[in-house]
Amino acid sequence: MFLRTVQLARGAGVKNWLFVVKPHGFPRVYRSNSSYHAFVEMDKVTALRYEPLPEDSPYVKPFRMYYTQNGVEKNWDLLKVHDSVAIIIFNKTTQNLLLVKQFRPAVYHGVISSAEGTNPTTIDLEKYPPQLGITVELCAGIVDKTKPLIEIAKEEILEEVGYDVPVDRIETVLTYRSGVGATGAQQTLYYCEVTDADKVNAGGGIDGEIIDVVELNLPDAWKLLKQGSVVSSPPSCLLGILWFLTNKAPKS
Ligand SMILES: O=c1ccn([C@@H]2O[C@H](COP(=O)(O)OP(=O)(O)O[C@H]3O[C@H](CO)[C@@H](O)[C@H](O)[C@H]3O)[C@@H](O)[C@H]2O)c(=O)[nH]1
Repeated sequence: MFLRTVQLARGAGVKNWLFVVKPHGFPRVYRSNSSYHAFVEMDKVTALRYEPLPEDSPYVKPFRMYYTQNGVEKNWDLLKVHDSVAIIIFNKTTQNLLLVKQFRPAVYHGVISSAEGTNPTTIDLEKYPPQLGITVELCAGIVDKTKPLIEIAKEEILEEVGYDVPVDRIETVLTYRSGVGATGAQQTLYYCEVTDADKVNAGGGIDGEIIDVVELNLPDAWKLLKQGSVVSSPPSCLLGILWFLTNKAPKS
């Protein structure tokens, strides 16, 4: 079940590094063209604790909505979060989908709270290793600036995956509301084909983000749909892969 990283350098001075990660039943090859990236360990998570949400959180605003429906007074507890974009990326050179892997605090918390109840006072990192919070998902980003959504999608492709593509190569796929119980946030899904010639940096995120680029071949993409929960992929990722396999994947 746990992710293990083995680094396989392809010789000094060679730009590409290959490293193999083997979560249970889901071996994968990751590529990065930066040695920095190959040595960052996203599961080195320590000093973990919970505190109440500060009122000035730039990411999450909780509140209660009161309303009357069909004559009955009701209320609903809500979280305002940013809308987002997500991009299905297919590398035509390698014929692989490009996904991203990262530590997700909310997923880690979900795993612990399912087992121990909400917000236990101490968190046993031996019993619950941080690898449990690592996901494989689409390249994605929050809409926290006033820019066309497609421009934000372009920026995320560059920052997280390292490919520089013009917006006219990014196709709008679907818009939907995720988190209908608590957030009602909108996500816009895009599709983009890249080639190795579009690669300009290693990706990996900005501002301290630790993100690995994952190349997923098409047989493994089918497998991921069947075993999604094994690697904690969110519904947007599973939907994106399904859309790709249905609408775009090479027929052979
Ligand atoms: O409480 C928080 C929340 C966010 N951040 C920062 O904000 C960044 C946001 O990253 P970005 O890449 O813009 O968005 P994602 O975290 O990838 O999340 C997007 O992609 C997910 C997968 O599709 C969706 O579930 C989310 O709703 C959507 O916002 C994070 O990396 C952090 O640097 C924090 O520091 N603290």
